[in-house]
Amino acid sequence: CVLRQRQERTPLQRALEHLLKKLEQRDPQQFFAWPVTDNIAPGYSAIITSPMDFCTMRQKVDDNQYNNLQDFLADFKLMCTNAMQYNQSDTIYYKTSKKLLHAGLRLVQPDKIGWLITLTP
Ligand SMILES: CC(=O)c1cc(-c2ccccn2)c2ncccn12
Repeated sequence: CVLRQRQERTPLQRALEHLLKKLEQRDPQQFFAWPVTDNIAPGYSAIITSPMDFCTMRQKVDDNQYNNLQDFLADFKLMCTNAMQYNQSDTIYYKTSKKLLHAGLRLVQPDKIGWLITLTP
């Protein structure tokens, strides 16, 4: 997950970049910052078939791979549900992912996405 230098941004890319920053702030321990590896999480790649993390999401924003907010949110939900699938419910990872998911979905409630509408024509 190597970050590229910033290219020209579409309004949607700027909106997703803004949202990504706010979501990352909800993960201060950076548990979701990079792909989970099998050496920090034994057997992870055998259990989680579609891994996702914030760095990969940022790369996809930079490469304009998200055509809309829904595609971006699908990856965010995937990242959180992966953590709830692999980790036991009494772990810090499970608890953080649950809080992250709810905080993230609150950010995109209709009454809170005025910023999105102003950014995207
Ligand atoms: C997100 C996740 O499932 C995760 C992140 C980590 C993680 C991420 C950064 C540093 C240390 N641990 C982790 N470690 C063990 C088991 C699961 N995880």
